[in-house]
Parts: sequence; C-alpha cells; structure tokens
Amino acid sequence: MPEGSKMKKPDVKVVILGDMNVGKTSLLHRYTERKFKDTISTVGGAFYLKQWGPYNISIWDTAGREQFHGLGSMYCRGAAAVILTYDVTNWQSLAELEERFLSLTDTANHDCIYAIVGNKADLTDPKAQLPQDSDRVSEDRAECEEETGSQVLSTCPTPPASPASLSGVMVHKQVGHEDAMALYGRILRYKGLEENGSLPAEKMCFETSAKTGYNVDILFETLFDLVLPSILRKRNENQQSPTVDLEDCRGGNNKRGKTACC
Ligand SMILES: Nc1nc2c(ncn2[C@@H]2O[C@H](COP(=O)(O)OP(=O)(O)OP(=O)(O)O)[C@@H](O)[C@H]2O)c(=O)[nH]1
Ligand SMILES: [Mg+2]
Repeated sequence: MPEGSKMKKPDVKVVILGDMNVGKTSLLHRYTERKFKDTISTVGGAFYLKQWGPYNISIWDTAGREQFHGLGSMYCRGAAAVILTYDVTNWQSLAELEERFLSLTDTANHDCIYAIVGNKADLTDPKAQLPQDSDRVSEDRAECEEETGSQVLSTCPTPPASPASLSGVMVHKQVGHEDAMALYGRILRYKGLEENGSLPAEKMCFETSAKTGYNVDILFETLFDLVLPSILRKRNENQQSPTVDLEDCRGGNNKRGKTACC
C-alpha cells in the first residue's frame, strides 16, 4: 500500500468457496483486474477490497485444498454473501460443495445470500468462448477505479483473450445448470429457508468463465446489489449502538476494587 494511504474499512463481506482448481482466484482476477492470468494454488486466503458506489466490499478468496479446510468457517464468519463455486467439467467439484463446503457457511450471517457458480464454461459452451470485455469496457473500468480509488492491487488491464487464442476444443460438460439449481434448492432447505420466499435459483445460479469474462461482472454486480440492505442495516446498527465513556467510568467516586466498572 502506498505510504500515507489508509485502508478503507469494509462495509460488508463476500466469501468465495469451492474445491481446489475450480477457478476461484481466476474469477477474482477477472473481476478486479480485468484479466486472466496464471495462478498458483491459494494458501490460506486472500483479501480484495472493492469500492461499490459509496460502499467498500471485502471479497475473501479461500483455498480449496483440503489441508486449509479448517479455515473456511473462520472466513465465512459474518459473511453477507457466499459464492459456492464448481467446475462445469467436474461433477465431483459440485458434490464437494454440499459434502465439504456448505457446513462452513454456518458462521455466515443469518440472512446470507448464496450464489452457485459453475466456472470454466468456455470449455463446454461456444457462447462462453467469446471474449466479454471490450477494450472500451476495460478502459472505462480502469478510469473509474482510478477515480474511486479501488484498493485492489495491480491494475494495468490487458486486452481480453481473442477467439483465436482460445483452444476452441469443447470438453464434456459434467454438470448441467439444472444440477446446480437443484443444489441451490437443497441449500435453502439446509438453511431452513422457504423456496418461495427466497431469491430464485434462476437468479442465483450462474455459469461463468474467468478465462473470457463470461457472466463474471453479472455475478459480482448481482451480489453487490443484493447485499446493499445488509450494509445499510449494519450502518444503522453502528449509529444506534450505545458507547461507553471510559472517562466517566474511571472518574467520580468510584474507588479501585470497589464498584466493578472497568
Ligand atoms: N478454461 C478455463 N480455465 C480456468 C478458468 N478459471 C480458471 N481456470 C484454470 O484453472 C486452474 C485453477 O484456477 P485457480 O483460479 O487457481 O483455481 P482456485 O479455485 O483458486 O484453486 P485453489 O486456490 O487451489 O483453491 C488454473 O490453471 C486456471 O488457469 C476458466 O474460466 N476457464
Ligand atoms: Mg485460488
């Protein structure tokens, strides 16, 4: 962080979970830096801060590797939204969401919002192979982040991958959109939420490509819009919470060891 700059306090927390190699870090790179770049398997977790209008949203990237599993529930503590990520070419990665990751979200807010994301759609779906970020969009974003002071490290947007740079080879799709939507229904039941009173599966299940940018902005921006009520409620609570005046507490007739105040 540059000298003198102050870390902004996040208003709300979003966490991304899922098995190793599904593309969690790549999705965050695509959204925050507008590029697809080489990754190394995440160790522990990583934190991004995104300015969304007047609000600061912290996005926590987590490690999918089993050895870091214990950290997951700590990262989810107080989360307003959780992105459960799988790889559309890997059935097991969807199964793991239910078997290994869902219970980690028990520490999230009671009104936490869940999105289910099937990444690597470029490998199975020709329309996801088309680059989504036009140069113009990248430039706009870079200008905007300069103005708003996004604190995500590294900017320098690169041009998106051209169709020619993509392999064009289709891989067998192992997880259908309907499988993800069925999982979403089971998550609502696990959380004790009514399906008809909650956000619909069609809105909360996405197929994305971190490689091309397909649906990546839609995913994050949908979630950010949905967590706004949480932000406003938290700000409201902070304004109303009573504060203790330590000076009052120490002064007056209170003698040390008599009335237990401080
Ligand atoms: N084709 C394709 N490959 C992707 C996509 N997203 C990620 N990858 C590749 O998948 C591999 C894993 O990506 P990461 O983003 O590191 O995966 P991760 O979920 O963060 O993995 P962990 O940090 O180990 O939990 C890398 O080789 C990426 O280049 C995508 O949308 N399409
Ligand atoms: Mg990672």
